[in-house]
Amino acid sequence: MSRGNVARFWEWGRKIICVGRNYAEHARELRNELPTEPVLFLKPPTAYVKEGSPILVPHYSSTLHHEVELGVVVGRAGREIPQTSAMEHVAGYALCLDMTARDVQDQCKAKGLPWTLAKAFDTSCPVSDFIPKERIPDPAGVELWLRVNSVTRQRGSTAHMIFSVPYLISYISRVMALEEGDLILTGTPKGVGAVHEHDELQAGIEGVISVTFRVSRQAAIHN
Ligand SMILES: O=C([O-])CC(=O)C(=O)O
Ligand SMILES: [Mg+2]
Repeated sequence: MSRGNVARFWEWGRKIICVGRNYAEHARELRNELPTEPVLFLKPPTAYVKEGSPILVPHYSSTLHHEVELGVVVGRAGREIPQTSAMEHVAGYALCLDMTARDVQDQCKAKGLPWTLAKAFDTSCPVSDFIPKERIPDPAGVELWLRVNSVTRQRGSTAHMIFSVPYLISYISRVMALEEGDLILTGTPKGVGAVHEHDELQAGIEGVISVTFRVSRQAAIHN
């Protein structure tokens, strides 16, 4: 069955693979050690949210953090992909937010538990429209930014990633098969912080794309 054009990757129901601690200054601001190999976690495709729909603070969190990230959209499936041909598997990019229930993540870390509740809830992965590969000739040469209520919170160059996009594609594809329509979130630069109900969040890749999202609170669940 055809899933249509990969430019609507968020409708495909594929994996969202996230890389953590890929910028030294962000690892430091959360008092984490610098990784010697990529830190990976997953979000389900139900985490996707597009402009026009709100980002929801999960009912079990009081500290929802923004993390602006470059997303890489996989255009060709592969396993054990060498770094030298990794870019042939990229269809394009997207500006992504890795929304994180930081209070819940801190509890998970303290208990040695997985980050699923902190990272994988509905609306935890706001994404821009698809950006064709040609519009970003070098994924290590773009500037990411994020503003909350018009105040700049994050600004950082992808030149400061610890592990490059080709390295990440190669590394991940040795753990799990990459499929067309998968999305890789490549980690956030420094400046993460809290957002609250009614906040307006704007984020972009300088000169390429920008998105605007509003924050709402998920209704309490009583049953
Ligand atoms: O929650 C974290 O700090 C890890 C992460 O996603 C990132 O560095 O982008
Ligand atoms: Mg992140």
